[in-house]
Amino acid sequence: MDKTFNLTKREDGIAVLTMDVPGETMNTLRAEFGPEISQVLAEIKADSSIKGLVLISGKKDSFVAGADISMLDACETAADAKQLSQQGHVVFNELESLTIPVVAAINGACLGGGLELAIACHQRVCSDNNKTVMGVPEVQLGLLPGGGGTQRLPRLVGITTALDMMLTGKQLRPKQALKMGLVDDMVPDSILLQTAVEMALKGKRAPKKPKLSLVNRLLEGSNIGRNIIFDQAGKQVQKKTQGNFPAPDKIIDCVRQGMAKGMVKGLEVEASHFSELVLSKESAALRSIFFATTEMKKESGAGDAKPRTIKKVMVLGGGLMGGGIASVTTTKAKIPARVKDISEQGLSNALSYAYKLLDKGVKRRHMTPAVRDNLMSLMTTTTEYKGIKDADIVVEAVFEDLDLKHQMVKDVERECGEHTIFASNTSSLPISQIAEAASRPENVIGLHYFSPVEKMPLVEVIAHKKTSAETIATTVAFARKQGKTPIVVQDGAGFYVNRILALYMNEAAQLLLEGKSVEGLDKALVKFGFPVGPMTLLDEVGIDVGAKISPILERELGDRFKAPAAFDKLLSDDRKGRKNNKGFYLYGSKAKKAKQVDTSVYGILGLSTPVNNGANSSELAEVSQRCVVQMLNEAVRCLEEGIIASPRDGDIGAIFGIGFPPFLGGPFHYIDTLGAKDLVSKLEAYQGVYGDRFKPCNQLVEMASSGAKFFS
Ligand SMILES: C[C@H](O)CC(=O)SCCNC(=O)CCNC(=O)[C@H](O)C(C)(C)COP(=O)(O)OP(=O)(O)OC[C@H]1O[C@@H](n2cnc3c(N)ncnc32)[C@H](O)[C@@H]1OP(=O)(O)O
Repeated sequence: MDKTFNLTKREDGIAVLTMDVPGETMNTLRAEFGPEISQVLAEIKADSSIKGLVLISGKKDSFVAGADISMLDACETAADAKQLSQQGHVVFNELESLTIPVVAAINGACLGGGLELAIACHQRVCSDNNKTVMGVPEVQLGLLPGGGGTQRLPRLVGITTALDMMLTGKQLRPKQALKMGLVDDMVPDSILLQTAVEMALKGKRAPKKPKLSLVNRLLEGSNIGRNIIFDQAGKQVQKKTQGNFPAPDKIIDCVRQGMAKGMVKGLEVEASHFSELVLSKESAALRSIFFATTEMKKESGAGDAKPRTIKKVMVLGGGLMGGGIASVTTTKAKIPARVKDISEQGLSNALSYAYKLLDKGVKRRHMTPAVRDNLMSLMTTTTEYKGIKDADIVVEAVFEDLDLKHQMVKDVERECGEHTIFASNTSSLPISQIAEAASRPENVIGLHYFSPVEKMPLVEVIAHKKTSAETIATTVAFARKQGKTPIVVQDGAGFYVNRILALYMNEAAQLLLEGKSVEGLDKALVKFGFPVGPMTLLDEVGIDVGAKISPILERELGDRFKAPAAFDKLLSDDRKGRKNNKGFYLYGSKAKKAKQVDTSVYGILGLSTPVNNGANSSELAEVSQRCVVQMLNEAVRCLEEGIIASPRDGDIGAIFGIGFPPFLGGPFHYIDTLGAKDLVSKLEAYQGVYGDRFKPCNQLVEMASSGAKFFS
């Protein structure tokens, strides 16, 4: 059997230990490697001719991506998980206690257990390759660094920096890692091994003290100071997570105990907390997202169909969406994009949108001005159909006006090639209706981005009945190059994401009209786990945008989508939300504090200002429940109607498109947790009180009686 760890001895006395998990694209740490690594370490100890050790990866573009997440997923008991963590501790302690110098040579992803392995070495050098990233992303899986990371990281980079890394899971680039002392040197990949060998030849170095600012030196240097840091971190965590994620508090506890009682106690606490988290439902849900997204990266979206290469893109419309789409095309996918708009102003908006984003990177020193200018040169503009004959895909991002879109389909068919794809960024119009104007409907597809384009990870790729498999596969591959997670959905008003969101928002609006407060509604849904509440979201998206989509959904999908009539009054008052500084909240100079409700909104809706702002916890739960069950019911209806292909796609769409609480795993995982039977009884109870908009869909009713689940 091929080995994972291969030891070679050089003439200069340095041994090179290369980790290369056979048959895998990436190195991960598994329990089964334990005996092999222990044997290698014993061999090193027994060989007095070895003067130093360099640990390197045999994979081209990655070091070690952490512990094998499937292995963690397979743990049945907390004892299983604890044993994994403890086994890691033993091996890493053994490595750390070698008397010869041990240097990690890092190229590519060095994450989670991979970074814990690297920091158990005495020194680290990394490549300046743009694939090299270092971090402890365990928190994003509902876990904590269980391979000694909660103990070694604070001792290496300081408590404040280590907490920041562990609580956010952020990935550091080589320059940042060097600056904070996580690595000792950064060099081109071509001389990585040689540099590591030279470091080892210089002999074992005493551990360096963390690089701390004066304030942090004062705080971290005493018990009182450290307690201030831990208490502050705890408060921030509570504010951010609303108590929904158990991992951050446990991370803080590991560091607190480890710093107060020493490394041995710290590791004990770490293994214990780690094992509880591996078994937690939150981590199981978050791990399911990792597995789903990894699986989706390999899918073409259309069976065996192969994508065509996209070499040139045209974007119609230079507004916020068009500018964003052109920007991710040039900066992420590195494909030339030509933006067309009827006005020079529109074009300059698109250019400045892209420039500002790139320039932010320059200011943060993530890129040089030369790289920024190079990427900007990929974006060109035009007010006419010029220089686009060879465009492989045209993405349309103009007003939601069917006639205008029909005109564009015709223009593109006339001006571009036979194979050019026409992708519409419509958020509500059925793609089949847009394709009615096409003589090549097989090239017409929907490509629905979310705003702001550069930040929101999801796109919906919408196939109508005549869209060809090649068009779907090409569009999916294109979206992926832009750094997006695409889900392929079938044609229908609102597609998937806006459809489930609309009912949730309508319910929040109903609750407002029943007397709940704006801040109470937002608080309830944030407490439930959404990143922002529905009222804030409506202000951000635009009350006018919501009002435009609602009648389309009602006409195409039925009465349950009817928006509360009183909302027309908001539009008559020209209340569009943040975009015109007039919404549910106050903006600009009118706002005296960060988030202040514009109480005049109640009068406009014919309501009196609520006395109780919804702080009571049972009221919060009732509010969130009414909104969320609407979303869940509609998500299942979308599955039933074939709008989404699978519960997995429905979960990813809701999490990445709306921010559905990831620790619940998405609507379908959440329904499995609640049980279809309980959900149906809740819906029926609400139906009795509030009417048929709560009627449970057929599939849910069937699942309630059969006891079936979406996931096994
Ligand atoms: C004890 C410890 O503290 C606990 C831990 O370490 S928990 C794990 C912490 N690590 C992580 O969360 C990193 C997870 N991985 C990633 O984020 C990304 O895979 C990456 C940034 C490393 C690379 O991304 P990308 O280049 O797009 O490659 P991607 O398609 O995701 O992965 C390539 C392959 O590696 C696998 N992989 C990557 N990291 C993995 C991990 N930690 N466990 C299991 N498999 C992993 C993927 O499943 C995929 O397998 P496949 O080729 O058989 O489908």
